[in-house]
Amino acid sequence: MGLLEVKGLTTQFNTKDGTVTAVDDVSFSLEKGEAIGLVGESGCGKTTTALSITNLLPENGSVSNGEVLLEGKDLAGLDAEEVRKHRWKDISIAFQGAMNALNPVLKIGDQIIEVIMLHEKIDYETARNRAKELLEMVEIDAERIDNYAHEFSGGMKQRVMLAMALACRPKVLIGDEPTTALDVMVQAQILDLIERLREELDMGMILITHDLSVMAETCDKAVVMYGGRIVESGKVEAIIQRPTHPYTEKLVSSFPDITKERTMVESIPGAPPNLLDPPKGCYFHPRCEFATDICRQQAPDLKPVGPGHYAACHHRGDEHE
Ligand SMILES: Nc1ncnc2c1ncn2[C@@H]1O[C@H](COP(=O)(O)OP(=O)(O)OP(=O)(O)O)[C@@H](O)[C@H]1O
Repeated sequence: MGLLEVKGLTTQFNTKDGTVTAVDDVSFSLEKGEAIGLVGESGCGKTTTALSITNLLPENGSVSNGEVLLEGKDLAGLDAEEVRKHRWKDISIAFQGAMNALNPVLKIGDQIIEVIMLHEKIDYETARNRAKELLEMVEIDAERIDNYAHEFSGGMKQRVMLAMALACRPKVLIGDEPTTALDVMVQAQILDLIERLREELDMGMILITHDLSVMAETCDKAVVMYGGRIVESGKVEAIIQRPTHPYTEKLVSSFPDITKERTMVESIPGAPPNLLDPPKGCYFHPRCEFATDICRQQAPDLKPVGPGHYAACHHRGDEHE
């Protein structure tokens, strides 16, 4: 049994123009201590996947199908109160630019203490000591516990948010572009820190990023999404060295030096599908140089293309069947 198993997850949004299926039959499994990277261009459903797992969808969104099992327990079946208990404690999420979510009028320590005391029956002093330990863990001097957010740099605020996300020792940490708003040097430091803490705390991690070099440095497995569907999944090395789906090939080749570049230097021609009116068949076919009739008619299933490596393309992978 995996730590977190996502099975056939399908999430829809109701909009004034119709229904959008933002996550379409997504399945993956995360083991203890493992890091999975969810990658793809903007709008492919990465954030919606994370919000579905954590039951944080906005009002017009709902999970219409599938299961999210944490240690075998279905989170989708829980009521709001139970879900609140799971948040922070079992699955915690650190958002893009989350540092701006710190409350400017509360001392940072009190914000961390609040999260701890909301979930654990411990007194203020014990929680304060824990908050100090957490600050040290993210390499901030514990003496700064009574400082306010404006007294910290962007990178340090992101560390505080990380301390908060880790306050209740979650089993799974979801990072949604946790370093995107930071400059390259600070980004690297925070990624190293996340990596170290993941190992120390033996957490599972889902890292959402549009940046393949961030994923390559931090993750064991990769799940590539396009138009809400998984188009490829496997070990990170296999995805980077032997991308198989034409979309992943383009994504990988748009990062010419995976070890150095941190921005997508060459964008993929064309645009992701409009999910209000997606194309028939494979969603990538309008942008794919290999597309044939079957691609325009029929959505491909994920097929094995190597050990633990799957791709959803009509023209790839038959030799492994
Ligand atoms: N509240 C909402 N109402 C309607 N549609 C939404 C809502 N939130 C997201 N969507 C749609 O769901 C799809 C997936 O969006 P999502 O934010 O999950 O993608 P993403 O890959 O995380 O992109 P980004 O990197 O830009 O955050 C998009 O087509 C988006 O327009």
